[in-house]
Amino acid sequence: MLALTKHRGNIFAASDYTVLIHACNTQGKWGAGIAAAFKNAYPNAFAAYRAHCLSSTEPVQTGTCLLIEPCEAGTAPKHWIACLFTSARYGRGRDAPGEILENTGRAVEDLLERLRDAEESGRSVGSLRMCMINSGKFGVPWARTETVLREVEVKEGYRGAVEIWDRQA
Ligand SMILES: Nc1ncnc2c1ncn2[C@@H]1O[C@H](COP(=O)(O)OP(=O)(O)OC[C@H]2O[C@H](OP(=O)(O)O)[C@H](O)[C@@H]2O)[C@@H](O)[C@H]1O
Repeated sequence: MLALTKHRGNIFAASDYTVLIHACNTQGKWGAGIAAAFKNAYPNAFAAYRAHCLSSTEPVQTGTCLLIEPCEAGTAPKHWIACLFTSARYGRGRDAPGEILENTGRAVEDLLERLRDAEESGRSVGSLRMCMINSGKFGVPWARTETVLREVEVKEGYRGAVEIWDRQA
């Protein structure tokens, strides 16, 4: 079972190689909520996300994760950005809560596998920081997402702890 710890503050004020995790649609849009803040702070990661969503004729599958290596220029922090595809669409067309929750469990498993592979290939991977995914624009009560997260199986070589960051009230 995945261990969650609670933190309050600015999720983006993190040391290099921290993994910042958020929930995304598969349409290539970081238009609102915390995604818009990611787009502003990590333009190169946004370009990678957008290309991942739009480069194939096949839509990206929900229940998967895109893990983006630190890729910003100059003095920008070297953060990993993890995109959990928990809903295909956004706004009124977003997936139903039950579907978002199922996609969340699978997307987190995918992330943990990708992080294990990254570490095994010698990459630096810091702590895992997640915002309260699905609880804003996607409209799923946080407690339901939390239950799903705690149930994720931590396999051999997987990271077993995730920090949950709530922004300062
Ligand atoms: N600036 C900020 N700094 C820090 N924390 C912030 C923040 N803004 C919001 N939060 C908090 O971050 C959590 C998640 O809330 P969000 O509504 O963001 O995300 P979500 O996971 O429900 O939904 C994902 C879709 O929202 C987007 O919008 P579009 O689809 O583009 O329209 C995406 O693209 C996805 O598709 C909640 O605890 C918010 O309080």
